Amino acid sequence: MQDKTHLVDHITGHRRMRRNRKADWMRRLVQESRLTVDDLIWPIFLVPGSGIVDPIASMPGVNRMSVDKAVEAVKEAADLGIPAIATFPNIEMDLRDQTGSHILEANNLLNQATAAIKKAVPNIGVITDVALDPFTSHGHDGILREGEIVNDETVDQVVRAAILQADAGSDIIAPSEMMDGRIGAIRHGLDAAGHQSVGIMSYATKFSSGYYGPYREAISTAGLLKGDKNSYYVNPANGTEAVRDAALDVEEGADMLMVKPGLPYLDICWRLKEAFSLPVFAYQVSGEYAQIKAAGMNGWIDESRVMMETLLCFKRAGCDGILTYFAVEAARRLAKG
Ligand SMILES: NCc1[nH]cc(CCC(=O)O)c1CC(=O)O
Repeated sequence: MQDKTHLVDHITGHRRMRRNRKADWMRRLVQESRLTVDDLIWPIFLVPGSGIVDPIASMPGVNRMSVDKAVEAVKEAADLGIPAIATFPNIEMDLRDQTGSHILEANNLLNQATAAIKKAVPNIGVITDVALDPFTSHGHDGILREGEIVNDETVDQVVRAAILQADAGSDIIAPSEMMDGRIGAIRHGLDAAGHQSVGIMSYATKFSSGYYGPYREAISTAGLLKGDKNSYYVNPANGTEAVRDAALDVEEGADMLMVKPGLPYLDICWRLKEAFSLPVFAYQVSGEYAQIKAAGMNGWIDESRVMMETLLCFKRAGCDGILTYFAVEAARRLAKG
């Protein structure tokens, strides 16, 4: 029996939060969120050629891979239990033009990779983006006419690209170009082409962010892009607008929603999860990855610990999964237990 009364007893009374934290078994028992390998989607970068594994300077540990190497890497990811990948191509400069017309080439790098991956690793999901930025000479996600990204013409092209990607074997179309009406138009186009079972993961709320820098190096659009994407991406200041944008995508037939970037936008993840009965994903983007890597490489943070913490925090914020360049590393760490 304690005979001495501490000042703090008047405040805590019988309420002691630390009772539930006192031992590892107890902490495991009351843990609310968990990260598993089933939560991970791995984005990869593709280049033409064969035998190529080309490191991306601003994303240490991430490479651009030719299709043959990508197939090997994806096999490993599938063996680790990662459910899905997302592909982004670095298209040769002389194939890029004002309208991104090469996205309509049935056998382009992206579609080649999809077909090869689905053939070699049929049990992993392939998610493909239909934004035009890897294919345009100006690095914008849509068709540029007289200084403006034209909405409806871009949507027409995106729908045709989506059908070709589905033809190549893509399981989920993920449109990231934020044009109005794209989800409904893609759904319509896919269905008319007999692709009823191909899903749509909407980049429902994609913010106009500085965190995309290393990605633009990875697909070589950094040097091409003039101006910003503020006329089609969401202003980072706006949460209510983001929810409204997602609501339209839900109405138009999105199967899943995505928030991008991730960590600075956890409030949006939470709001979407509360507002809609759809799976919500976060994209931990290239700049977030680069920050963690850079600090880790300098010995300023424990990189692996911060990686796992950030991924768990997405789960706590209501996400059903995370697109992350850490997917393979995280899956390995989860497998170790
Ligand atoms: N459609 C554009 C696109 N597709 C993927 C990313 C970013 C991914 C990342 O940073 O990891 C972006 C953003 C942009 O360049 O504006």
